[in-house]
Amino acid sequence: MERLPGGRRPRLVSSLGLGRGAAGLARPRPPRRAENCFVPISEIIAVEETEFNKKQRNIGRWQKMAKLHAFTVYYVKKARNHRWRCSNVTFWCVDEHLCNQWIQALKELLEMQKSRPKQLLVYINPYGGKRQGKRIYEQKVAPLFSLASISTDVVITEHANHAKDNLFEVNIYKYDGVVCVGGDGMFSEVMHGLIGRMQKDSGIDQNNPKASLVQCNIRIGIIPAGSTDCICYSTVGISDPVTSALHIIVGDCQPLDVSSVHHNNTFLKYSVSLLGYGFYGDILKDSEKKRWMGPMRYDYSGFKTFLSHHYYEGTIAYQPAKHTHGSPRDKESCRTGCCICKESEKQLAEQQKECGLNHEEGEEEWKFIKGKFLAINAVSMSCACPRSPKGLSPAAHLADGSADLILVRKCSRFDFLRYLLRHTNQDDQFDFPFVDVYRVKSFQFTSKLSEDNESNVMDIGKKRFGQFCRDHPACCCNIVNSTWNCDGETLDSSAIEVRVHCQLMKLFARGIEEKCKDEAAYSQSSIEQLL
Ligand SMILES: Nc1ncnc2c1ncn2[C@@H]1O[C@H](COP(=O)(O)OP(=O)(O)OP(=O)(O)O)[C@@H](O)[C@H]1O
Ligand SMILES: CCCCCCCCCCCCC/C=C/[C@@H](O)[C@H](CO)NC(=O)CCCCC
Ligand SMILES: [Ca+2]
Repeated sequence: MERLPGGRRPRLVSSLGLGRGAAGLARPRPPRRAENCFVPISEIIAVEETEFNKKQRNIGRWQKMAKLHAFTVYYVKKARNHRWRCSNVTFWCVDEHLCNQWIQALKELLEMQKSRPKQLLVYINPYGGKRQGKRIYEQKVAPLFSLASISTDVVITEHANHAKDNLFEVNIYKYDGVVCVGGDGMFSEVMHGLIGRMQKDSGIDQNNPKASLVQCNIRIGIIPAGSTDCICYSTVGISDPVTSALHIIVGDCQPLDVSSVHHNNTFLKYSVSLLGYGFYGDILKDSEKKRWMGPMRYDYSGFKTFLSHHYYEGTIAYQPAKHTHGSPRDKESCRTGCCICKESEKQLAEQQKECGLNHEEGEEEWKFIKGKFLAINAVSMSCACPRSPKGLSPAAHLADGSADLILVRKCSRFDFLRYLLRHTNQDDQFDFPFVDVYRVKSFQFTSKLSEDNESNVMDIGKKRFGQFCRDHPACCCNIVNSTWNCDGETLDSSAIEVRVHCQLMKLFARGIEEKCKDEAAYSQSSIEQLL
């Protein structure tokens, strides 16, 4: 616990006759049982001198004795399910000097929190999700940033790629972070802008699939206002704008793996959540035509895609992630302070010390799988979201330098439904004979169609006319390719080369906190006292 004026411990404040309550609402209270609540300085949002309005207040005997002085401490209150709220406590006393000393001391302690942002660049997508981005920012987030004395430059985007292009033009180095208000697509734009800008400024060619990319130390904050908000949910544990704003204010930092996607030595995209071919690619392609439906479009297209039951043939080559101890079948999930991610961080630091920036990935063992797949999903994180609270791969790690490659082979509609349903309950979604999962550091995919057509390109036009296999009209095998869903955006190429870059970027988050710790320790509503 930090020491405060006169070497006093913070809890002594209450013996000065300090009262508690929302600013302006303090009431005399009957003596209470001794109550304590520990709030680390790192979770104090702001400290402000409080004006006493005697007319509004009835603070009993204190009022008669002397003029009162007060200050209010705003702090993070942890509620259920990883939700954070801004709470406050007002302290008053008769000694003006002592009161000022407290304010001064607390402000100095806050100044010492060096990881907190002071200046942020904010991009708002007014059309993401339910089109509430601007309102959410103005009503829920901006007042908190202002309370925490964070200054902001706000850009309301006018078209797709506005934020990304802007990040190549502005002086990003004057900001402590970039905030995106929107969904996964908006986050993806900001991430591409920041990572792309870092590579450009460092002379790294993004088209080289083997290049060692420069880490981006400017953190990104996500204020969720999209349709899936999977990146926010998987890194914070909830999709809630106030919670995310508070993680930004306290200066949390969560490193994140980023996968680069290439085709024929051409850079296509980065991905942090899902790279999905087949089922999720087809959902996305169909849902793009239904954007006007808002988040509901995914349910509509999901149902349609499920009924169509298309499978696709192709070959996957992958390099197993041997550097990490974890496995996709682990029962333990990645949580705040995860040891597996810390181990990868250490390895990364050693690698950078040894090889510097010129390090290129070595050729290691490749494994090959050929088959007919309903879905090929590669996830760099769990992909937990409100639709699936444990995600596509519950044991995937945020920052271990690997992705989980999930192969769902051709099976009956009924079995596929059983597989999908397991994303919504506690049963193991990998415990099916038609599902395989591997932890990988890189992989490549080539569809059978492109393999065949490489020998005879002229066939493409002919084959595209038939949607289904002409030999077996009822079999659901597809002679056209699916598309890749890359964090909610379609890729132009079906043949891709993917590589995971360990901890390439950082978020204003801390990963998902263990439930037992925060819920037991912080949500005792009767223990409301600070200091
Ligand atoms: N002003 C704008 N007009 C049109 N499109 C925009 C604008 N600003 C951003 N975009 C684009 O909108 C796309 C979708 O936005 P966003 O991710 O915020 O919402 P969403 O698709 O509903 O949510 P999710 O990605 O979580 O499913 C992004 O890819 C982004 O490039
Ligand atoms: C019969 C009931 C079955 C229920 C099954 C539920 C399974 C849900 C799993 C959801 C996985 C989401 C993965 C995240 C992908 C995001 O990068 C992407 C961009 O926001 N969203 C989608 O592609 C949107 C994907 C939408 C999928 C519905
Ligand atoms: Ca990972």
